[in-house]
Amino acid sequence: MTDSRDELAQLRQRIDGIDDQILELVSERARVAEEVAQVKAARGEAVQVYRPEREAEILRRLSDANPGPLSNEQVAVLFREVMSACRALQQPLTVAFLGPHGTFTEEAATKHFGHGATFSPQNTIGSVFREVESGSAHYGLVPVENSSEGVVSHTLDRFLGSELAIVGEVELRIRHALASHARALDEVERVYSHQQGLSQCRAWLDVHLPEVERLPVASTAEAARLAALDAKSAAIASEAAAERYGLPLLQLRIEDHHGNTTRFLVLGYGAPPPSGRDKTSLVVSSANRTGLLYQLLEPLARNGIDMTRIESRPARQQGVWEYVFFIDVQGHAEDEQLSEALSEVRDRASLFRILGSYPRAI
Ligand SMILES: O=C(O)C(=O)C[C@]1(C(=O)O)C=C[C@@H](O)C=C1
Repeated sequence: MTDSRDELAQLRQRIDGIDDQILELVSERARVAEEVAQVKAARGEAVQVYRPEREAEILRRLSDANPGPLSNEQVAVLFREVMSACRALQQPLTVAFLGPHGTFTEEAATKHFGHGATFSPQNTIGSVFREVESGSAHYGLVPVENSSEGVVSHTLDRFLGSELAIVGEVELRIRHALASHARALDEVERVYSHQQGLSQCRAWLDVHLPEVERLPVASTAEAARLAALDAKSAAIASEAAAERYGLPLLQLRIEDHHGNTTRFLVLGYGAPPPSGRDKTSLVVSSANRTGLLYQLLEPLARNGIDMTRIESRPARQQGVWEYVFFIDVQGHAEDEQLSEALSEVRDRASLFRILGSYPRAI
């Protein structure tokens, strides 16, 4: 007994010593980040505090060097917070996100920017864009696609009338919980969630709550707020949202696909330089004629460009049945091969806009 107490005391003493060293080093790192800010300011250019390509480079290097036992994800969480605090010393960033508090978009925003940023919840995707366009927020976070439910069309459509660029992407594993004051599933009479939440848990609901009314609402966080109001309601939401609204968890991990992942975009001004592992998003269109899509994509295929996504949307301001294509490709628009391919696409298109080149999600 005494032995194990001594051993514990010794181990704790070692941890204290290590913590002192970590604190010393983190403080030194923060002082260097302040020097970086002075150098940036002395160059006289508009100061870009947030450098997504540099942050991606740091996280990838550390992930390659990670000796364990912490996972690469855990190492990334720790170092994102360190960078977030260093960034905040230079300039506190405001990030608008699709709210309210407790949404998966908030989780994605915090994952990406860390707790050193200030987060500003918005009611709609449109107002996230507006906050950044008007300068009220430095950056914005919006969902763009889910691995099982597909595209968030509002987000794509909003780019057509905006000058904003994509400066980053975030991928988040979406784990849904059923949260309710009900003590058992058979007490639940209605389930609230965002339409995407209901769809992502459709098979689970069919089996476990087949008779229960499914009510789509504006967000999973709003679902949690509503479900907290009476014990016969439940919400499909994140554990964080359930906790925020004081809702007990009835069942965890009810999403039909366990790899369920949503991709979010970071909106802003500016164009991050290449980070080494980038993605480029563009929107293109052409006069409505035979072979249109082939004509537009052929230069990409010929130059060996890897296309990761294509989405067609009605052009709206053009002819009634004309379409625009949102395309993601691997690489940075400044890479030689991609730059060549894109200029050929540009020559063939009536509408061509690079929405952004940015580091691939980590
Ligand atoms: O390298 C820079 O430009 C910095 O400002 C330093 C730092 C960091 O803490 O490492 C902080 C913010 C940037 O987004 C990138 C990196």
